[in-house]
Parts: sequence; structure tokens; C-alpha cells
Amino acid sequence: MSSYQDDEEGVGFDGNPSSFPKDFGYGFDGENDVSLSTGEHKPRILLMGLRRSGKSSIQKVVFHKMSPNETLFLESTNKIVKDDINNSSFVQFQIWDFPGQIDFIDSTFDSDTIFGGCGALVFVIDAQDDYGDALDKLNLTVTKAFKVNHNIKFEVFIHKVDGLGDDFKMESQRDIHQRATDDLNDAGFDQIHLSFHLTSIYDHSIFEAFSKVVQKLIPQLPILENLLNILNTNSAIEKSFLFDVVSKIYIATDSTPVDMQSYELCCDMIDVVIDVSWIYGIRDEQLEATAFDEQSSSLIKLNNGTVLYLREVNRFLALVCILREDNFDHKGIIDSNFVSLREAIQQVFELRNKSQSVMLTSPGSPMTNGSDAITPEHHSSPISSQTNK
Ligand SMILES: Nc1nc2c(ncn2[C@@H]2O[C@H](COP(=O)(O)OP(=O)(O)OP(=O)(O)O)[C@@H](O)[C@H]2O)c(=O)[nH]1
Repeated sequence: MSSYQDDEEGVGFDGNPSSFPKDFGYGFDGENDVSLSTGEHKPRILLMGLRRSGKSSIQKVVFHKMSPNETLFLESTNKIVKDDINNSSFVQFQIWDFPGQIDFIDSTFDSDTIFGGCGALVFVIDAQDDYGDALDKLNLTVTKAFKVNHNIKFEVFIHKVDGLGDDFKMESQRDIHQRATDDLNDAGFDQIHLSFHLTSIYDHSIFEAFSKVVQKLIPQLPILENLLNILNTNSAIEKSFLFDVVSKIYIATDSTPVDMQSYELCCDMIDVVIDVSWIYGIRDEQLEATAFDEQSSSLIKLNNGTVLYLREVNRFLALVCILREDNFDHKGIIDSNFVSLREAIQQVFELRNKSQSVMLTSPGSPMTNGSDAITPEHHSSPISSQTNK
């Protein structure tokens, strides 16, 4: 029988087969460290689904840089595995990977504790398999969780779509969406909203989907989006992403639609910058500083007249912008606006850290998931209204 005991995993994945530097993982950054933010108070993301649907693979690929092929050798999870994602910036949460055979009727399953502190529930469905049973389990899981906690964001990953043709992919998505919502309506839970994502660990879709899940847990998202909009307008940038460098999930972007190709390009750029920094960068062993730091920046010119420009915001966050080469003539203005953006983001961090400290130190006010939203009026735009016209 499976047990549901806790298992705190180390944050670094040791058997890392990819080119990604092993020790470039989540750690603590003195300046921005939110030491008061203990694991128990972080938003929790639950990964659930039937056996072999791909839950552990998703967690390993997105947060531990495991190469997709390596996941073939992952053993079945037989107890809840907790993973602390702690990069001292906006991206702070816990991921709980559940065994596929978890049984809600089992007396050891404490649904109040598990669903009570949960921010998002990701339910993984293997699209290459017959998904009838998965839909039943989805319905059971979601209704059970909703009864305990009305604020959970329910995300359905229609997973392993790499093996499917485009038509079949769309058809599966439509069918799963229809059946899952019909089942909920029939059970009288029409107020539950499910979000659907087509995912695969063999391309960037899993990072994109996880970005959207994580963004919903960041109360400061509207502020960040607004800051990026202002940066774009004043610097003639077409698209900008604020990336969590370690996981390559974007924690914010401007309000223009995200196109998958642009996102993939930016991800590839981050890989290049990190690899080059680690191979050729100078590390200060004593200070344990990484070669990838606030001074890092990179510029890639594509042969279609587009420029990719990366600037470090802090050790964990990078801004990646896409703009037309002609507009890059005004690099000085872009850089100056970037400095203002960085300061603004820093202020958002500081305010969040302060509000977290207050919540954690004041008696009788336990910190809740993402309820410590910082209101936009605290942040007037510091970006100068220079334009490059
Ligand atoms: N083709 C394909 N295979 C995948 C994908 N994601 C995971 N897999 C494979 O699916 C199998 C099961 O993956 P796991 O991550 O162990 O599944 P799990 O849901 O954690 O399984 P349990 O621990 O038993 O609950 C592995 O062989 C993975 O390589 C994907 O996106 N595409």
C-alpha cells in the first residue's frame, strides 16, 4: 500500500545529464532573500493524475533540468514528493508530486491539509492513452478539492501531445474539455472553472503551460505586466518577457499575445547565455558568485532584421526583449529605461518582502496564498517617457 508521508527533496538534481550547469539551481540571494518565507507559507502547486501520466517527468524537466529522454527511467512515485521551488524572487512555491494511485477514501489522505493550502492543482491527462478513467479521476479530484478550498486554480494538462497529429490534438482537447465540463455540470459544480493546456516535455509547451500556472499565483502580476507595457512603449520593443532563469518559465510578459515561436527563441537565448557564462565566465570561488549575475547581458541579431536583447534583472530574473533591428539604434534609451524597470521591480520585491514579514510576525495573521497583493497605486511608473522616435 502506498504511504502519504512527506519527503522533502533536495533542490538540486544530481544526475543532471544536460549541458545546464549542475549547481545553477535555486538558492538564496542575500539581498532579496525572503528568509521568513518558509516552505509552509508558500503557495502550493499539486501535481495529480493517473499513474504514468507524466507528473514526475514534468516536475523534473521544468524544475530540475532533466532531459526529456531521461524521464523514461523514472520510477513510479509511491508517496507524496514535496519540492521547494525557492529562488528568492517572485517564484516561490512548493510542488507536491502525488502518486498516481492515490486514493481519496484512504484514511491517511488528509484532504483538508492538502487542498486547504493549495494555490493550484495541475491535473495531468495522458493524451496518448484512453482518457476515460482519467476524466473520472479528474472529476473526483476537482470536486473533492473544491469542497475544501474554493480558491484553487484548476489546470488540466492534456499531456504527451508530441505523439499526436495536429487534428487529433485539437480533437482530443475539444473532447476532453467538453466531457470534463459536462461531468462537472452534471455533478452540480458548474461554478468550477478548468483551464486546459496542451503539453509535452519534448518541446517548450510544458514551460509555457507552467508559466501560466505560476503567473496565476503571483499577485503582483498586473504591476509587472504594466511595467513591461510601459517599457515596450517607450523603447519601441515588440515583446518582452520577464524570465525566471533557472526554470525558463516567464513570470510576466506585456499584454500583447504570446506567440510560441518568440517564447522558444527567448528560452534558447537564455540557454546560450547561461552555457557561455558558465564555460567562459569568471567565477569568484570565495564569494560563490556565479558567472551569471546582474551585469550579464546578451544581444543576438537574427537574419530577419529582429534583435533579441537580454538583460539581467537579478541573479534569478532576466528580461528578454524582441525588437526590430532599426529600433535598436537607440540602445542608450533602452538601457536607461531598463535601469528604471529594474529599480521598479526591486521595489515590488521589497514591498512584498515587507508585507510578508508583517504577516508572519503579527500574531494571529498566518500568511495565506497570494493574498498579500500589492496594489498598483504603490508603484507609479519610474520609466522615463523618452521615446526613440
Ligand atoms: N511521449 C511522451 N512521454 C512522456 C511525456 N511526459 C512523460 N512521458 C513518459 O511517461 C512515462 C511516465 O512518466 P512519469 O513521470 O513517471 O509518470 P508519473 O505520472 O509520475 O507516474 P507515477 O509516479 O506512477 O504516478 C515516462 O516513461 C516518461 O518518459 C511526454 O510529454 N511525452
